[in-house]
Amino acid sequence: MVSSILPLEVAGACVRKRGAHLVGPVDLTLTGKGISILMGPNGSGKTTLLRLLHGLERPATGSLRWSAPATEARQRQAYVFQTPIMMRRSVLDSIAYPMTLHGERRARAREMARDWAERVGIGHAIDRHATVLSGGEKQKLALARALIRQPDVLFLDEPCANLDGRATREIEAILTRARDEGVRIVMATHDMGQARRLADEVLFLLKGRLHSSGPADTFFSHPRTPEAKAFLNGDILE
Ligand SMILES: Nc1ncnc2c1ncn2[C@@H]1O[C@H](COP(=O)(O)OP(=O)(O)OP(=O)(O)O)[C@@H](O)[C@H]1O
Repeated sequence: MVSSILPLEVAGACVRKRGAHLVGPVDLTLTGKGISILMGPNGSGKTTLLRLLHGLERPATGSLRWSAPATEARQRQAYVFQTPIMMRRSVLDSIAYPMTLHGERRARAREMARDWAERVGIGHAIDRHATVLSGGEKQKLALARALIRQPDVLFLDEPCANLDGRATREIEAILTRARDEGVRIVMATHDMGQARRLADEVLFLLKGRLHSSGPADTFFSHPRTPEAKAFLNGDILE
């Protein structure tokens, strides 16, 4: 087993669907630590790029290479959707599920799930049915389920869309703690304030292309291109 599935090398990768060119060609190296935030106007390809990186989309051309065999790379990454899908079981069993799925004993998996429920702030709800949780609680459950197997890389697509300020703050705290514990995070967000709070690196997408990538401080304080400046100004980019 390798010590990390990173770096990921993406070379000339394009996504096409029914003849339409959605994203690419993208060249990107994902390495090191921290939180990369994917930013860009609506339809610029953030979701498609995340799905490509996680293997939910196949590149029509180009390649993605993890520093581990494919099966290991797949098992050591996780993905959190904007609207998490809840299973018809208790909160505790939902969090434990990825562990039992990969062969952990049920009692041990449930013990770990109890810890994770506490860590993400839904310890009070472990016996409830997952489907009756509030939006913020569901997203916390999704995070616990994603983090319980200690992934090297966590992808998230707008995890705080539709959540109130308090739930957003709590989820950001879970993410910064995961980052500090060594999980490499790549996340799409529309929320400029959230990007400023969380980003170590910004990946700025425009029309399906990676327009720029680099340290967040530089992107926000000295955007290098007219397009990045216009985006930060709130201008409409087409
Ligand atoms: N299944 C699909 N079939 C055809 N076109 C698609 C499909 N999914 C997305 N697209 C198109 O691909 C482009 C990129 O979409 P994507 O959802 O990745 O962008 P986004 O930056 O995440 O958008 P938003 O910010 O609105 O969520 C858009 O033009 C979109 O209309």
